Amino acid sequence: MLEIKDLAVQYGHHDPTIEHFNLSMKKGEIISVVGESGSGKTTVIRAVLGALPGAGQVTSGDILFHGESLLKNSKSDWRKIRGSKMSMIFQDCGGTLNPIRKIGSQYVEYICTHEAMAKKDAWQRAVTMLSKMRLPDAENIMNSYPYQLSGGMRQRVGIAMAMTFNPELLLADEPTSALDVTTQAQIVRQMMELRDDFGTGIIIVTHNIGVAAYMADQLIVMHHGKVVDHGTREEVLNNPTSDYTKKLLDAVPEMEGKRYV
Ligand SMILES: Nc1ncnc2c1ncn2[C@@H]1O[C@H](COP(=O)(O)OP(=O)(O)OP(=O)(O)O)[C@@H](O)[C@H]1O
Repeated sequence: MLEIKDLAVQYGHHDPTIEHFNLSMKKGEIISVVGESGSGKTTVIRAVLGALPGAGQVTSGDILFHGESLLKNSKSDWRKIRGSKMSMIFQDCGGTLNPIRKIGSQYVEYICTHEAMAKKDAWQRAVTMLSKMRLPDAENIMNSYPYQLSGGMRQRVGIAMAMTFNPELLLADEPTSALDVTTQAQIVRQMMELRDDFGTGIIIVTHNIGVAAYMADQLIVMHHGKVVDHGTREEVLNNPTSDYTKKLLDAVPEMEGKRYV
């Protein structure tokens, strides 16, 4: 479904932020990209979504979605793809919602910009999606302002919005980092259910090796813009090749001889 081939991205005239990045993703696969802050994780998924900030540009390589290069896309091509074929969620989805507008009006507007639909039907679709994300009393949430919800609820609203058009690919940038551990676990489980229920492929970017390893079919470890380990979860966890990955794994607690990541 998605192929990233020898990708390099550079911001302005600085040295490349990422280099020689490769990835091959099948439908419904979950790929975790893990690494410390500044290692280039966000840059990878922003490049996939054609949304590099500022002077960021792909300087070599290619990104293919169903065999077609995304790098050739016009703005109108991107409008058709974003939201419907691929969506992104962020660390604090609540932060991307307008604080002085109720969730319902923002959600309805989001749906109507993607699909010609009566507002009443869009409202109903939003309520259905919120319920699927197991948000209690979806109507009440639609009538709430973002600040009236907990961080975990806002994050579920963000995921529900991103999933509205059943995209094939969900790009998740530190989706659990702003949440307490219990809520983190719930959101992680819900994302995995999305894959099971809808066949959504997920690329999750995180500095948390535990979350990354728990979710991943494929695990990619980045350090200073380069991939230092890449394989199935078991390959990377059992036979890490780089010192950096070994250090990351050593920092994970062990109990009774078993490592809990
Ligand atoms: N808008 C930008 N303008 C210039 N350089 C940038 C920009 N965004 C990122 N960079 C550069 O790319 C590097 C990697 O950033 P990126 O956000 O991809 O890393 P990250 O691993 O996702 O880190 P974090 O977890 O802190 O977001 C940064 O250290 C910075 O040098």
